[in-house]
Amino acid sequence: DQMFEQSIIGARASVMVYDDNQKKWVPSGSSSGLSKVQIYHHQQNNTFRVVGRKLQDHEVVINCSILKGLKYNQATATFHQWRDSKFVYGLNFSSQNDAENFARAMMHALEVL
Ligand SMILES: CC(=O)N[C@@H](Cc1ccccc1Cl)C(=O)N1CCC[C@]12C=C[C@@H]1CC[C@@H](C(=O)N3CC[C@@H]4C=C[C@H]5[C@H](C)C[C@@H](C(=O)O)N5C(=O)[C@H]43)N1C2=O
Repeated sequence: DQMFEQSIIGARASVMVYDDNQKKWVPSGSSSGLSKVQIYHHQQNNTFRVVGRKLQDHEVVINCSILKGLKYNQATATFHQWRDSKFVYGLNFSSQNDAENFARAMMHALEVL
């Protein structure tokens, strides 16, 4: 229910997942390209999730919960990554500023969970 979910950050990044077989990062979704990546806060049950939609056609390329204890790794100034039970996600931000803003919102979520 969108009504109770507030976006706490929006950033531009290319959303990638790590292909463990090929040992390389591949674009999440049907093609590479920039997405708008947001962190939504569901206020009622105090949950957070990362949702990314391609700028071009709004394809949802990431929709994953942020669980307490998630380790958010800022591998470089513009490439951040984390794991869940199924995937390793990578965000290749279009600017350092977007990366910093997103990381700040992610760390906030992890503090209040
Ligand atoms: C314990 C653990 O899970 N550890 C994870 C990382 C982690 C730590 C703690 C919490 C969670 C996670 Cl997830 C790990 O180490 N993992 C997760 C899977 C892959 C990797 C394993 C090995 C390689 C080695 C090198 C590095 C890598 O992938 N890096 C480096 C930055 C660099 C930046 C950009 C991207 C670019 C978009 C394309 C490509 C390019 O530059 O060509 N590329 C990269 O090469 C990118 N690795 C990893 O991150």
